[in-house]
This record gives sequence, structure tokens and C-alpha cells, in this order.
Amino acid sequence: MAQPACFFRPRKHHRTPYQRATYIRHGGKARYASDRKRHEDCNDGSDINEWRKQGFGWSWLFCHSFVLLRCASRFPPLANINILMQELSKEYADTEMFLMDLWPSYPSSIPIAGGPSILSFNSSDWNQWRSLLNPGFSAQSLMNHVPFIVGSVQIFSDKLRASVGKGVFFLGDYATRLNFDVIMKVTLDSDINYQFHKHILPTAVNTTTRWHSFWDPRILMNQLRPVIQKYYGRKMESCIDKELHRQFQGLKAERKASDAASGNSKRPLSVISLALESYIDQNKEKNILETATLDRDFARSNDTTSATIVFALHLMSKHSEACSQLRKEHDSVFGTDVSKTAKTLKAQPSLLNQCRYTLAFVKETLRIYPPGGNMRLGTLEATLLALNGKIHPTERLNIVLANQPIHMNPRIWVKPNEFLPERFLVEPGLGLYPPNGEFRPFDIGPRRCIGQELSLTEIRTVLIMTARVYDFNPEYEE
Ligand code: HEM
Repeated sequence: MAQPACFFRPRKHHRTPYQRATYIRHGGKARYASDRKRHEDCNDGSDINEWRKQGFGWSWLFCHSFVLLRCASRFPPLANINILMQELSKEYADTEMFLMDLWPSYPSSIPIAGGPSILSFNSSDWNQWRSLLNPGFSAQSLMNHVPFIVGSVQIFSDKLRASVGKGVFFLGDYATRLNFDVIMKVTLDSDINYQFHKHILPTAVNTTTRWHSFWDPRILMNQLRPVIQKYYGRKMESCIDKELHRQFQGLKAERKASDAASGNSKRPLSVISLALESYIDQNKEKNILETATLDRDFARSNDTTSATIVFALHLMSKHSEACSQLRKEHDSVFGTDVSKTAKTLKAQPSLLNQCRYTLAFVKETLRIYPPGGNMRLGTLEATLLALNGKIHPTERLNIVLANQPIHMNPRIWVKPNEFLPERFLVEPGLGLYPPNGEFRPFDIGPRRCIGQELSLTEIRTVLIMTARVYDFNPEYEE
């Protein structure tokens, strides 16, 4: 197929030309060119080289890498890439998209670890996996796990209590440990007790995540990176494979004894048990379970949920009015005797659904601090329509949907800089109501986050069990 006119032509020696540059979109619209002619007309004759040099200091040698590094240096060391995108996108308010060329660091990007996963599958493999995993992640199935989640949050809360008066502590660490316990139990039916003990899986996930970056040349060009990622990737795979194998054998045995087959099992079934159940039912070839792993998904889901817990507690400390609204709601749903909250919630998990303000609080947290995003490879058919009316082809480019700038875009949101959980409680169409399709922390469409209900359940439980018990004070400076 011929190249689209007037667009980026990679250097000959370049190994993966399509990863040469990235569009960051923080507004604007994606669209599909209906015919080749329209596609050739794109970009109003402007050349990719012009785009590269626009605005931020692009250089032949390092392209935009130092632009990102310079921007990162203005923020605390562990600042999320989304915050940097938010900062950079301010310079492009007129187009609502910009080009980021991160050669030579970006093309060498290597998957975090292991083999294929649901995140990277396409079409039929993805369909098969998604339909196997969907039942375990459904709201109905997750209700069965609420008692376990409450128990884990109780441990988290006890650990907070034990830290009171003992100086500054790192909340992110507590949240990460809680989240691993929840995810391992709900997805794999595995009690790793990470809030008390070390475990190889979280260690492996945390190490590979630390050694991963989408853009930082210091990490991407480090020669040790592939070795470390491979080593810990193997550890993750073997740990998860062992669990899968254990469950698969267990279920087959149960089936043989015809107990589970008649649906008599009383224990809440984990995501993987439900997937294996329907897998056995469908009697498909065993191949898919042997080759696929969940590792990348664990890496992603772990830091997104725990980051949101930390952000929610942080926002609680910053917004006293919203915090007292939360407390009022918890008093009215669970009664004023705080010591009974865990017991009540374990006995009646559906009370979670009565906490509408709590859910709105979590959503507003996710609007202001969306921990995830998405990236897609451009195609010949897809083009981007910038706010200034220019159409840009996308073939050979990565398109990043930068959720943070989208969520804070004043053209799209009413009072975007204010923390207003109420915007998720008003009637559709009224002033503050979120614009259609623009609230996207979990993404929208068929590839939206499968773990959305699980993380919302966990984060709400944390708020319900901590908001009335503690006052939080951010101590970042210390
Ligand atoms: C606050 C928490 C979370 C956020 C903000 C989040 C965000 C996202 C986003 C934006 C995507 C779409 C990525 C893309 O299309 O490229 C995604 C996909 C996914 N997430 Fe989450 N996630 C969260 C929690 C979880 C949890 C708890 C799990 C599972 C334990 C999980 C598992 C997945 C999986 C498997 C996919 C791929 C879905 C598919 O391709 O069909 N996520 N997530």
C-alpha cells in the first residue's frame, strides 16, 4: 500500500518506524477517513518534521526526550507521567493535541514481562479471553467478595491505627499491600497475606514496574533493564502458572466428584475459577490457558487502584466539606457506631450501593487523578481532527489519549479545577453533569477496564472504613 502523502517517513535503518513518534490527544476527535483521497488531503500539506519542531525544543539527536526530562524536573521525583502531559498540553490548548517524538528511547520499548495477555491480545483471542473473564469481574460476582475485601481493609485500617503518633509513613505502600491481597484473592483465590508477609509475585510486579517507562531514556536505555525484566517476568509467569494449574486441577477434580458441576459450591468463586469453569464447559483446546498470562494486567491494576486510594485519602484531607459529606453518608447508611461498620458491610454488601456520595467522591478523584490511559497504534484509515480544524493522519504513530488533560480541559468540563463530587450526582444534561464520553479513567468501549467494578468496590470500602476513623495529613515535604 502506498504511503499517505505528506507525512512522516522513517529513516531507513529504523527498526520500528511506527513507534517513532506519538500524538498526545487531550481533546479533539478521532475520525476515520472515508477514502484514500481524503486521507491524502490530510494535514493541510504540513510535514511531520514541522510538527516535531513546533513548540517544545526538538533536537535531531534526542528529539523531544529532553523536553520531557526538563518538564519532569519541575515536579516531585515520582510524579505521574499524566501530570507531565497535563503541563505540556497547556501549550497546545488551541489544537488539543501535540506530537511527542521520543526517539531513541521509545522504540526499544519491551513488554513489561512474559507472553501475551488480555491487554495485548487482538480480535479473536481477546474476545475469547474477555468473555471467559467477564463473569468473574461482574458486579454480581464481586458482591460475593465484599466480606473478604472488608476483612482486608480492616487489616489496612489496623495498620494505619498502629502508625498513628509514630511519625510519617508511606501510605502508598500500605495501599499497595492491601490491593495485592484483594486482587490475588478475587482473581486467583490465593491468600498471599501480603499485608503481613513478603511474596514473590508483588516483588516481581513492583520490580518490573520500576524498571519500565514509556519515555524515560535513563530507564529505557539501561542495559540491565531487559535482563531484570526477563528474570522477574519469568518469576511472575511461573507463580501465576502454578496457581492456574492448581485451580485447574482442583476444578477438574471437583467436576469429577460432580459437586461443583451441580452448582453446589458455597465459596465465592474467583475470577479465574469462573473462567476455568466456563472453559471446561466450553471444552475448548487447552492452548489458551497454557500460553496466556495475567502478568501485565496485574502490574497495571495494582498501581492504579492503590494510587487512587492514596489520591482519595489525600483529597479527603484537602476538602473538609466533602469529607464531612462522606462521613454524614456513612453515618446514615451504617449507623453512628463506627466499630460496627465492618460487620454490617460484611453481612449486607449491597449497602455499598446506597453510598452514592462515596461513589461520586471516588469518581471525582479519578477525574482529577486518572492513573491510567490508553495508547493505540494509528492506521491508514484513522485520522485526528485537531481543534483548529487540521486533520492529521495517524499511520505509524502511537496515539496516546491523555486522560488527565482531557479531564481538566475547561472547554469540556464545568469548573474543571474544582473538586466537586456533586457533578456525578446531578441529573444528566444539567450544568455540572459530565459530558458524554469525556469521563474516561477506565476508558470506554469494548476494551474498557475489566477491573472497574472491583477497584470501585475496593476504594469505596476503604473510604467507608476510614473516613470516620482518621484524619489524614499529607506530609510530602518530610
Ligand atoms: C482505579 C483502578 C483502575 C484504572 C484507572 C484502570 C484503568 C484501565 C484502563 C484505562 C484500561 C484501558 C487500557 C487500554 O485500552 O489500553 C484498562 C484495561 C484493563 N484493566 Fe484496568 N484499571 C484499574 C483497575 C483494574 C483492576 C483492579 C484490574 C484487574 C484486577 C484491571 C484489569 C484490566 C484489564 C485486564 C484490562 C484490559 C481489558 C481489555 O483489553 O479487554 N484494571 N484499565
